[in-house]
Amino acid sequence: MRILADQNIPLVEAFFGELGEITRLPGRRIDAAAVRDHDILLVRSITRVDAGLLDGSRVKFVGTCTIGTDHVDQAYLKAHDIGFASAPGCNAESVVDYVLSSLLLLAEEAGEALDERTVGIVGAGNVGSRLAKRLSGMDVPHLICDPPRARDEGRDDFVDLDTLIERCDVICLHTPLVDTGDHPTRHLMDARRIRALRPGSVLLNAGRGACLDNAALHERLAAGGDLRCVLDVWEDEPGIDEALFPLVDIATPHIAGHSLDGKMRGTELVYQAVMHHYGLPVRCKLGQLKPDPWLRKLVLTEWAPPREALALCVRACYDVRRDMVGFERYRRRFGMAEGFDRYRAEYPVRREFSTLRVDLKKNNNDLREAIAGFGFKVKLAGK
Ligand SMILES: NC(=O)C1=CN([C@@H]2O[C@H](COP(=O)(O)OP(=O)(O)OC[C@H]3O[C@@H](n4cnc5c(N)ncnc54)[C@H](O)[C@@H]3O)[C@@H](O)[C@H]2O)C=CC1
Ligand SMILES: O=C(O)C(=O)[C@H](O)COP(=O)(O)O
Repeated sequence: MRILADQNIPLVEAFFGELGEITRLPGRRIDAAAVRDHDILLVRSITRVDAGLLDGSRVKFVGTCTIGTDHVDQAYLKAHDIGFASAPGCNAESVVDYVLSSLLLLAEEAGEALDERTVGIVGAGNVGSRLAKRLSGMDVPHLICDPPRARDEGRDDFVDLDTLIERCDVICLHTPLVDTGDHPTRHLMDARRIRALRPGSVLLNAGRGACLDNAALHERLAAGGDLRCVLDVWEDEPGIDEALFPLVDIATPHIAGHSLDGKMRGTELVYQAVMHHYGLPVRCKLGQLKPDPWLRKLVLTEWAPPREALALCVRACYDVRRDMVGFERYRRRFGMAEGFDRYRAEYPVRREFSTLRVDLKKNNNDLREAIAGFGFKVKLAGK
């Protein structure tokens, strides 16, 4: 078998090597000519998979090592009897780490604690529900808006989006990009809703760029400095709005889910689906391949003040400022679109909070709860 894979998918040789010959290409260079003579195609979110790419090829299976699937024409795959798998939830923890690192930074800049503000989560799937769990662990008040789940599960504890906007100081978007059906999400945050955001509030988008009307956001940010904004995803990536970029407090190039753990999990999930599709045994396991994190343990004494100690753990593991500064450096050097893609292709190793163990020398309950709530492993001295 011949396999064509995006060069930014880790461990492809280790997982798929036994199946045949592997060719690697940058995602934006995967075109119809490159795909034609391959049996299996492995992509990330930047490769549009549709008739234009696959017509006339011998591809029989497409895997995307991502959570999002809006770049794949699944109806086309089904109609042409081409197998398909994505990697649900693979990098959800990574996105939550990104959100918490960002919110912590903005809270510190404002001289506030995280639990002083109510967080609104829009889209409570793999990402949003994990964010809700960690916020609960930290006693941060939060509200959830997820109309499809509210309908399917009969939830009366969820709220609608306008209520969420009215009642929350921090709005986090974690919706997929959906154009059809009862709950489309393209420009879900439209000009009216962006205008309705409370003065001093924070708007964060780590779902898909087009869930938020970027032109309307630009207008609101340009008009006054009362809204703080975190954008990891943008309309028209990688050639994003150059004028919006400097108005955003935390601007990153679609890397919220780019922890090594999340990417490797994505490869493993798609590998399992491929083996299942071809009726082959699943022999390779991520546990055998995963490198140890180079920071495994932090030890805190009983004198550690909770706020500072928590910030230290977050920064030791993943500091969002690294990606803000890194993206800015690449943008200056290569221009917006090339800098956006290059930073992602050369992304530095990042491990999830859950890979760091924090040892506490004394049973300090406030600190233990805060650190465990953020997603770190906690070990108490003597246990
Ligand atoms: N920035 C990044 O690096 C990453 C971005 N993503 C994006 O985040 C999205 C969400 O990821 P998951 O939570 O894993 O997906 P998921 O499919 O598990 O959950 C999505 C949730 O959104 C809800 N939803 C759908 N339409 C909605 C609407 N109109 N209003 C409110 N909620 C709505 C669904 O009911 C579902 O519960 C992905 O589809 C992907 O586009 C995912 C991973 C990394
Ligand atoms: O999993 C998803 O969905 C994502 O958005 C990915 O984290 C994006 O990674 P790339 O496909 O852009 O490398």
